[in-house]
Amino acid sequence: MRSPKDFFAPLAVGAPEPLRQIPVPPSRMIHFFDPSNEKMAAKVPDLAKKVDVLLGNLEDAVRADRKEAARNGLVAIAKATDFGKTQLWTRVNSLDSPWVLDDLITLVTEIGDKLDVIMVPKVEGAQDIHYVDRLLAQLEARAGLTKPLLVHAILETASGVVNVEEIAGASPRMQGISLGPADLAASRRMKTTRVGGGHPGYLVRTDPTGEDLNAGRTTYQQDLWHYTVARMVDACAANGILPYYGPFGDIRDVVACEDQFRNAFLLGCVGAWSLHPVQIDIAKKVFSPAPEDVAWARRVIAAMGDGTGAVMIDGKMQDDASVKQCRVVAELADALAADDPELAAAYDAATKEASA
Ligand SMILES: CC(=O)SCCNC(=O)CCNC(=O)[C@H](O)C(C)(C)COP(=O)(O)OP(=O)(O)OC[C@H]1O[C@@H](n2cnc3c(N)ncnc32)[C@H](O)[C@@H]1OP(=O)(O)O
Ligand SMILES: CC(=O)C(=O)O
Ligand SMILES: [Mg+2]
Repeated sequence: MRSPKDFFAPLAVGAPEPLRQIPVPPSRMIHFFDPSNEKMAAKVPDLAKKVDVLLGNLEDAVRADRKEAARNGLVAIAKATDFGKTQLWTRVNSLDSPWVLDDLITLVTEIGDKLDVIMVPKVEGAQDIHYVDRLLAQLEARAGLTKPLLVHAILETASGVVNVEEIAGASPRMQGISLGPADLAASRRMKTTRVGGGHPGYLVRTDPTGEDLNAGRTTYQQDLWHYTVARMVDACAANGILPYYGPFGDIRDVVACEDQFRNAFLLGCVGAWSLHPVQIDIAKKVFSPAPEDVAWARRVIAAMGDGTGAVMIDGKMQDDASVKQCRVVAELADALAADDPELAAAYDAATKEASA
């Protein structure tokens, strides 16, 4: 481990200074595309206008014989596209694969100035982040980059979950962590066969009401991911980085996708992955605070003055702790509204209505 005094020192001569604060532009949806898929690649310029993050995926879901095409495709797309304020991320192949070294060397050298974040899959512990950290510093120095690349880890191994706190704090490059429910389920030897979401067999049942053990007993499906998401959120918040829910694989089930995303939003996540265009608007809706919540938050903040003491609003006690929660919601809303006139108008209309 580096000493705290060295933590923000560049790891290679000539590499850019690490950032002291992780930037927090909107990242409600990380939209995945396969850069070797011509149909998806053709949609990138239009998608760039409607998503917060575009991610060129090189890892799972890209066939082994398309890995090079995906890497080269991403280079070509990055060079040819004006992404505006939309961030460009990539997911490189896993550290035990034969492709990751060429992924990192090629991408940092060719398009390091266009990439914001490098997502690293199957992270098991701080050692994986340290490896990538040093390599990126060497490549940044060689490419003459002036802005450091940030690193995002996928939480998708049992070891990764055990070590999530040290992963979150392993480097000043750490931007965030996403839940990877599919690989995590396999790593834990869970008996599911899905990509994220719930399972009807994972439930609790009300007590029996008589002799018949089957009669009148309601069951409630439980959330398979609650423990891991909550742990990830704490690890991220404690280290000043951002937590995300990952993929929801049942593309057709837009209803349950919205539920899964909302659970993550309420627990503290800032965004989720969109695997298909139909999931983009779901993530945008869920990870933008609802206008009525923003109106309420603004009302509490106004009523609380300097933020100390206690007041009653509509029968509910407000004090220093509730105004802090309201600030989280109101500040997120302001940040999103700054670049979205439609959202700004919806927030202002709800605020006006609530104070009328
Ligand atoms: C566990 C994990 O690692 S999750 C992360 C890895 N997985 C991924 O990245 C998957 C990304 N998504 C996909 O590969 C695809 O969306 C699939 C395979 C799920 C479905 O693809 P399709 O069967 O083509 O879906 P569908 O027919 O509904 O697509 C409609 C259109 O949207 C396009 N499209 C589908 N997904 C995407 C996408 N992610 N980005 C851009 N365009 C897309 C299709 O090419 C198609 O285009 P067309 O109208 O010009 O023909
Ligand atoms: C997100 C991912 O890679 C997984 O669920 O395995
Ligand atoms: Mg995975």
